[in-house]
Amino acid sequence: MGDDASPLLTDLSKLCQRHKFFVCFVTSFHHYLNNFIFINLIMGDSEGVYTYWQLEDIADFLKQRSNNIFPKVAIICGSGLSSIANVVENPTEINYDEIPYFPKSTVEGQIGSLVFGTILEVPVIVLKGRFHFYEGYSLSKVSMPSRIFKLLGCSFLIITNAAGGVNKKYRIGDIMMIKDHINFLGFSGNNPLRGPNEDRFGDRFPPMNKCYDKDLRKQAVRIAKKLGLLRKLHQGVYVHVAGPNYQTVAETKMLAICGIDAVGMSTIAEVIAARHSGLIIFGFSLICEEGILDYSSNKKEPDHYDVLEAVKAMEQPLQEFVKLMVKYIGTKTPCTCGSAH
Ligand SMILES: O=P(O)(O)O[C@H]1O[C@H](CO)[C@@H](O)[C@H]1O
Ligand code: HPA
Repeated sequence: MGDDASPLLTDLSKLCQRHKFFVCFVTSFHHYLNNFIFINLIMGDSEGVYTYWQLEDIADFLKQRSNNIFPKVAIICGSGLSSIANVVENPTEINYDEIPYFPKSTVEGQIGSLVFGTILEVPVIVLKGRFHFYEGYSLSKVSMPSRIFKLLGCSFLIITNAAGGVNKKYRIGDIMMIKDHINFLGFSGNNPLRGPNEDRFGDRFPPMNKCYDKDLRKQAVRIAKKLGLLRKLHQGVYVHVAGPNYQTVAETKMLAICGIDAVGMSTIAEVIAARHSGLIIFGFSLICEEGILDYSSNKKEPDHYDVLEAVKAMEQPLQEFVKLMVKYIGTKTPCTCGSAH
């Protein structure tokens, strides 16, 4: 500092040099405090809303760790469905707890890691475990992976879940392609897009009438035929209930009256954020229980371990099914998709 600096500044400078560690600590703490106040009070983190720069940080971290895989297709594995990732070639696996700002997977059957690699030469990212509203996460957190997929350059999303059957015709082990959904949480004001719109992802009022791509569903029928799965394949409407409890008999009856075919506690928030970002979606539910629609039913009560067992029994055919779907998607460009119902 020059001679003309004020005595006060000179003293301060000396003090700083003498107490470098203390200064570092105060600066870091100040930085932390600023971020904390910024995120919590201004960006509303009391509701768990991610800022755009946090999402960019996550995406940048993943780009550095992706082993030069630039994924075209993202896959979200539902409960027990993580074995889908076994078909990924040259996998690079990253645990969620290594990734900045990533929540933890707390549910049995959700591994809590993601994999970069290829499936039949198509570059993919596969999430072995998702985040649920009932775990206490905001819908911004639940749907965060969809925005990360967009930032990583993905154009397609294959989203999967374990679900309860509502449609009386559905049996355990059936596959329901999601044709449409009913966002029950949205009716009560819970929507992943609630809050200031992030224009860098999409419009304030995104349409949702073409959520699940028609062409991909048509191709799935062809693939199911080839794999001998046609008898098990359905197309239907999925509903997201908050959970974590399974439905009462009256609730299942009401869902049936509403035209719902399968019920789960996930998927829709991720789909809404993905559509907001322009991703093209193929979704399916693996039916893990048959809906209990009358009080005298002697069907077994729903249980998460039975859910995981039902999924396990279908592990191998589902891997083949997803593999061939990815192969088909590999031949497509986003503009040849996005078709109507
Ligand atoms: O939807 P995924 O994550 O597949 O899991 C389903 O299975 C769990 C209940 O058994 C719930 O988490 C429900 O949503
Ligand atoms: O019956 C169910 N209800 C809600 N979520 C589920 N996930 C698997 N089965 C169910």
